[in-house]
Amino acid sequence: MNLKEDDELCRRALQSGTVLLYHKLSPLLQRTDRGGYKLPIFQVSVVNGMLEKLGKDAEVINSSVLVGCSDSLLAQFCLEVAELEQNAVEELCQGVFTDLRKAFFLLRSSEVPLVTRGQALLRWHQTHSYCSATGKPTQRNQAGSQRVCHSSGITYYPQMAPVVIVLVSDGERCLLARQPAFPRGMYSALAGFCDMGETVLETLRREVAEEVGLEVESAQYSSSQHWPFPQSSLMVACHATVSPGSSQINLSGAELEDARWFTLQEVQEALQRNSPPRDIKGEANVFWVPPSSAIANQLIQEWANQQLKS
Ligand SMILES: NC(=O)C1=CN([C@@H]2O[C@H](COP(=O)(O)OP(=O)(O)OC[C@H]3O[C@@H](n4cnc5c(N)ncnc54)[C@H](OP(=O)(O)O)[C@@H]3O)[C@@H](O)[C@H]2O)C=CC1
Ligand SMILES: [Mg+2]
Repeated sequence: MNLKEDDELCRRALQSGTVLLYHKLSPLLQRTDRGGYKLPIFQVSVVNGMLEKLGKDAEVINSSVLVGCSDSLLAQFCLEVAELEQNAVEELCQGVFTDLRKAFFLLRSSEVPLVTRGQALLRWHQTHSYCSATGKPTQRNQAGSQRVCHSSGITYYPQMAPVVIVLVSDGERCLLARQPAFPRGMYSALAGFCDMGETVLETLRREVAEEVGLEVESAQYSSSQHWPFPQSSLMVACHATVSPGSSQINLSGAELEDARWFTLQEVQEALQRNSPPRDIKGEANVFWVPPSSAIANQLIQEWANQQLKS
């Protein structure tokens, strides 16, 4: 994309582009007429108008970071407005800055990739404003696709950590687990970061062995997803099988609180619960799975569909 290489072109594209707003990395959401939430995408002129009303320098808009391009080929940017008064921006833009984890559950799946990508880029800029070799400030290009230390000559690019997420099956059931920090009742597929130098398959085998003490017989790639929590990961999603005769779970380490085999029927019921029933404390009191925007959900759907076919 030329906009990444050509600062002047990028500045011009910004003038006719669109912007997502974040306050301390929380994206601005708006209520819809139907009581749901949507991700508002503002024309730059609207953001400029808002800055003017708040008495801010129009230059602020130039700190926007390029996120991508819309279907109609309009450049899309994200802007951190932590320096502006949160309530004033919310009022002028008729929205609410919402923690990204919450936004993830509230927005439509189609809006999630854009909002997570924007946050990941803004977070990367916040944590890479100094060169790790010289300690001197780094300078960004107009698109925000890189930062350079002019003292050491090092160019920094946004990074993602590769993670393998794997749905293990014994042919009849699938294995789901929960970490203590998960919302009550939620179980997900096993996941783990790739160690330096590992292949995806090596990570997959090691994580399954480490977390639940099982030996993987076969594995197959499914799909991938950018995941912003806690920092940017590239989730590589796979299916794996273990031999039905060696499916005894052996939980090890402190990471997982529980891991269980679930039947097709249990999984189908969980997939149908868009929002799980809650007790008087507002906590889910049944088994449920991550929402459709999480790749874990997709793996579970694929497994259920496969079981129904066979
Ligand atoms: N999209 C989805 O559907 C799902 C996404 N996930 C995501 O997958 C990711 C990995 O899953 P998780 O089970 O936590 O991972 P792991 O099983 O690898 O265990 C987490 C531990 O890995 C270490 N760690 C943290 N960051 C990194 C890193 N960048 N590189 C290497 N090691 C690291 C930390 O341990 P220490 O500090 O002791 O070294 C951390 O406690 C998480 O970000 C999670 O949010 C998980 C499930 C579903
Ligand atoms: Mg793990």
